[in-house]
Amino acid sequence: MNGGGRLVTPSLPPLREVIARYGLSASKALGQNFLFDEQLLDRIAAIPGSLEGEQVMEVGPGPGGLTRALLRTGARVTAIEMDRRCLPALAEVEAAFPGQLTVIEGDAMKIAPATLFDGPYHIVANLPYNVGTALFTDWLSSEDWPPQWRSLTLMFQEEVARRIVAAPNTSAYGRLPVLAQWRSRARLAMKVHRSAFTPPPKVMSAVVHVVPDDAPEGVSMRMLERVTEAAFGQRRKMLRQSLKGVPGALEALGRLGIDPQRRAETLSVEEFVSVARSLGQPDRP
Ligand SMILES: C[S@@+](CC[C@H](N)C(=O)[O-])C[C@H]1O[C@@H](n2cnc3c(N)ncnc32)[C@H](O)[C@@H]1O
Repeated sequence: MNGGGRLVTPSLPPLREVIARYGLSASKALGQNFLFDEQLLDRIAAIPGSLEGEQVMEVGPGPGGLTRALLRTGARVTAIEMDRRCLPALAEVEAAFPGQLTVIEGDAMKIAPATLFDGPYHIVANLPYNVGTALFTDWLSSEDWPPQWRSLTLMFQEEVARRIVAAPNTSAYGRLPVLAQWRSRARLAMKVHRSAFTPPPKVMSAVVHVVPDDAPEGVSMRMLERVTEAAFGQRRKMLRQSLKGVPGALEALGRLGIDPQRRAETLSVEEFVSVARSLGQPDRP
């Protein structure tokens, strides 16, 4: 930012021109649906709050639309892109924001973010659909809590976004919302119409914003995963059936006064946490 607080935007060619110049036809296999609307991109980049001077990891910058918006906030961005066709366009962005952007060519599924940053960082991404949930699950499964990341601001298919923030007693509730909510706060920050993308995907999208919360005391992440996997693996069954294979789980329900005739989707996140706490550490990884 300059002294008056106005955003300084170095002149770069419009994104559509960049796409044409570098022949960046969208690859379905790489989940490429690009955003060109700079105002929309600025609104997404504003969701985490002020990023001035903050470190940000972006997955899949593509031609660099969201990257530009993040750089305009004054963030220092490390962007991981798998499609080498995008690298010349990203080099232009790097030159326009000297010292602010590092581009890494590679597969985000194979790069541990902790190896890229010394201190805290934010993750902001318009995720490729095919790997979005796997990356999200990975970031939420950090053994250390609070994790090194300070916030996640992520575009998903709307149906996935709604699952992440889902409440009990809804069909969207399941393992993913428990994972996203047991030690984080997750909210649906913005809906994005399919027509905003080039090419437009078949379904609507939404941005989810997640910030770490205090982790409940004495709860093993692996045990919570085991319980939710068993419970939602047979979500139509009563807990006394679905949790039969988890040693000690039925006794834990008894100790906690949770009716074993209930089904998984009626348990609150706090109740799942209590069951996992009561079971202690799993024997094996
Ligand atoms: C939905 S597009 C978003 C592009 C750009 N950020 C935008 O908002 O217009 C997803 C991007 O992720 C890239 N990508 C796909 N799989 C990836 C992976 N495993 N690691 C890193 N980037 C990946 C694609 O090449 C593409 O550029």
